[in-house]
Amino acid sequence: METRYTHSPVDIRHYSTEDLRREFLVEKIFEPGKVVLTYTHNDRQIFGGVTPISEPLSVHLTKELGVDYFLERRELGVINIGGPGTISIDGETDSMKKQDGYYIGKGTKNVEFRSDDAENPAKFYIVSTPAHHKYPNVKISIDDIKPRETGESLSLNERKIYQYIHPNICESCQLQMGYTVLSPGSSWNTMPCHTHERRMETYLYFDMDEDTRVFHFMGTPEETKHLVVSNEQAVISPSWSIHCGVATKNYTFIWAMCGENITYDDMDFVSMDRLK
Ligand SMILES: O=C(O)C(=O)C[C@H](O)C(=O)CO
Ligand SMILES: [Zn+2]
Repeated sequence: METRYTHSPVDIRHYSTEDLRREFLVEKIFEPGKVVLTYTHNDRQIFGGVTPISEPLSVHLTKELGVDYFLERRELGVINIGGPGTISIDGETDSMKKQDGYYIGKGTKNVEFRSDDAENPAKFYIVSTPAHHKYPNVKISIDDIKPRETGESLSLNERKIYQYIHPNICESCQLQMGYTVLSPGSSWNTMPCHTHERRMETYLYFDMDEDTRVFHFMGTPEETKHLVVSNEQAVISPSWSIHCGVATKNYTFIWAMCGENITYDDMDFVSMDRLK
C-alpha cells in the first residue's frame, strides 16, 4: 500500500508538474491479479483497485492499520467498473456486474472478490474509511438509484449523479460514494465548482478512450493548478481544494468522501469571479 501525506495550500504553491502528480495523482489503480491500494492521510481514506483474474483476491491489512483484520475499525464501499464478478462477504456470495456496488460495514471479517471470466475481469474500485459503528451490509445496484440530473448541454456539463453510499440508500459512518456519468457532448464536471472544508474527496476517472484526457483542476479557488489525467487514474482532493475537470470527450468518475458529516450538499460553492 502506498502512503500519501497531507499538505497545506501554501505547500503546493511552488510545486512543479512532477511534484503535483507525485503527491495528488495515482496513475495505476487496476493491475491484473493484484490489489493496489493508496492510504491518504487526508481523513485516512484508503482507496484502490482489486482486479481478480483466475484466483480470488482479498485485502489483507493488519500491521499497517494496527488491527487483526482490515475492517475491524473501518467501513468499505465497492463499485465494479469491469466485467462481471462476485463478492463473498463472510461466506455469503453475491453477483457484481458492472455498476453494481456494495456497502460493507465495520466488523466484517472476510471479503473475497472474484471475476467470472479471466478474459474480461471485474475491476472492483474500493474505498475504505475509519468507522466506529457497524451498519448493515447492503448491495447497491445502479438500477435502484434515481440519479440527480444536473448541468446542461449548452454549458457542456450535462451529467447524472448516482449517489450509491448516501443516506437515501444505506447507512454509513462517514463514507459517501457515487458515480457521475457525463452525457455525450458534455465535458465539464463539478462546474460551478466547490470546496468542502469539512470533507476530503477522491475521484477515479474512467470509461475513457485511450487518447481522452481529463484536465482536473485543484488548488484554492484563487490559485488553481491542474493535473492531466488518463483513463482509470485517481486524484486526491484535500478539503481546501476545488475539484472539477474538463475533458476532450465525455467520461465517468467515481467520487468518494469522508470527514465531519455525510451531508452531500454541504458544499461551499465558488463564484466564478474568485477563480484564478
Ligand atoms: O458531477 C458532479 O458535480 C459531482 O459528481 C460532484 C461530486 O459528487 C462532488 O464533488 C461531491 O462533493
Ligand atoms: Zn466535492
